Amino acid sequence: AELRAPPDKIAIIGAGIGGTSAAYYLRQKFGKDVKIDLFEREEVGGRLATMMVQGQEYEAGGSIIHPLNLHMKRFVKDLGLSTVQASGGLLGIYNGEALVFEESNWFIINVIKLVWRYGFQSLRMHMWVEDVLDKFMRIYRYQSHDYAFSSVEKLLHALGGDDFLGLLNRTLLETLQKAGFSEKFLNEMIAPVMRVNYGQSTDINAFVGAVSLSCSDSGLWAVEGGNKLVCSGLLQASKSNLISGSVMYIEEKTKTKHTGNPTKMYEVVYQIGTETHSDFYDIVLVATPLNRKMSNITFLNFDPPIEEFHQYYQHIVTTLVKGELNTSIFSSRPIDKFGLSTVLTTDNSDLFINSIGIVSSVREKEDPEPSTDGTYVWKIFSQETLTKAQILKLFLSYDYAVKKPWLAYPHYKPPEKCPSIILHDRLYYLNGIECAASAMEMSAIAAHNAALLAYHRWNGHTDMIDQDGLYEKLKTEL
Ligand SMILES: Cc1cc2nc3c(=O)[nH]c(=O)nc-3n(C[C@H](O)[C@H](O)[C@H](O)COP(=O)(O)OP(=O)(O)OC[C@H]3O[C@@H](n4cnc5c(N)ncnc54)[C@H](O)[C@@H]3O)c2cc1C
Ligand SMILES: CC(C)=CCC/C(C)=C/CC/C(C)=C/CSC[C@H](N)C(=O)O
Repeated sequence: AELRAPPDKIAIIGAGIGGTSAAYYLRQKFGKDVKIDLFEREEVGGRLATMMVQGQEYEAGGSIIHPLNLHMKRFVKDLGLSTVQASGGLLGIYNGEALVFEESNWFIINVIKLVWRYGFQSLRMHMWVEDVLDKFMRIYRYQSHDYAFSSVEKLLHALGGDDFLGLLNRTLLETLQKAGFSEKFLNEMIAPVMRVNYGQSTDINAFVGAVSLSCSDSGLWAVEGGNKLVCSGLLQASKSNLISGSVMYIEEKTKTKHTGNPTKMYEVVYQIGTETHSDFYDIVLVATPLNRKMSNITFLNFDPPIEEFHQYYQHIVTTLVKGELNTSIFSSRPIDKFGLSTVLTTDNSDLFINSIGIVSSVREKEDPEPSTDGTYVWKIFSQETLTKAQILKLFLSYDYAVKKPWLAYPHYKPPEKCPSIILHDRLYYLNGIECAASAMEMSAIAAHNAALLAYHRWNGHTDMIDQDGLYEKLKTEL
């Protein structure tokens, strides 16, 4: 197909994994001559951030990556980064009174314990998640053939039809209850996984529920040195220009270009310190959640006006504590026989934590060495900031506690209506995909999709957008 001259300038707002991978894919599609400006008001990496504690760095936000997250895998390979194993150690589940489940070192014992307590529900749950993941994996084939989607709903529909899209409209609880899972299994095995991963209950949508449950698979990994290295690597590889400023307004204006032609462009107004600047762009990608609290970007004078987004993001606090765990809260076993390195919790309003687990620093290749003094670095997720009294309840003694509050991921409340990807002619929004599920890979998928969509719409390739029957069409192609 014929190509129009590439755009002169593209702006991306937000240098998290979404914005930096968008820069990478836009460079691939539009070529070397396009100027790409990437705006970031805080740190490159966004929600992939680390916390420094006594000279060691720990993941504070997005930590674990699934072995089938192929974009993340590809970035790490292309950027020459190394990986570390992200899970290990034994897990227990606490209901506020006792441990209702405790993993053992022996695989066979775990199988027997699970079958004894829940029958074959664990296996059936894995099969359900695998079925969702199988369909989800189709996105990589579509994107490798350059196909793009104009809405999150159309993207999901192309992966698995009405049933797949339906996962957005039902709660995980309803879906698994209908599939015959017991109350006991849902409360003791499923709810704790939703609490640790999304700080929410089984009332989240069934798609994000499946994504969350996929974290129980083996082979989870992270980037050695910190997941945010992927963002700085992509920024560099894309040869984009980082502008450390906060975008305040975007407005469509007519501008006379160097060719002498009046052209519709987007003016991006941003602040660096107390100074206000502005620049004009042919295409703009917004790669940050659009709401007042998180990005505070105003769209001026658009006709029709750009809808206001009010998606509520879940408040979560990450606390890192180096100390000796008060294991007697969870178990009557002597401290040296406790053996668990992660405790998840059931939905119980008396509990002030969602989870607690030993963490390795971003440079440790293996699980932490057994401690000689009984102290480890523990990561705690809680709904609210922990008080000193609460920390003292959890630990016999501690050296330090550091906290980071987040507006972490959407508060899921199915049925979900995802925000538009195309906000205006050449103005695109990536983070609407989080309404289906928030994860690093989801932002990378949204970034690839938006780069392809921007490219095809720029060149008038409508046949590459929202194609029906892609699965059948591409089944036989390599
Ligand atoms: C505690 C926690 C744990 C998580 N764990 C995992 C996990 O284990 N695995 C996983 O896959 N995912 C995990 N996630 C989710 C994952 O981190 C996010 O889905 C992903 O990082 C989102 O990336 P993003 O680039 O879309 O958005 P962000 O990372 O939020 O990037 C947006 C960027 O835009 C910038 N910005 C905002 N407004 C403006 C403005 N006006 N001007 C300029 N810049 C602006 C922000 O500063 C930010 O850097 C976790 C998230 C949290 C918070
Ligand atoms: C997108 C697909 C198919 C899979 C992604 C699975 C995945 C890694 C989801 C992560 C979900 C998430 C928001 C986890 C947060 S907590 C993670 C961890 N337990 C921690 O200790 O930080």
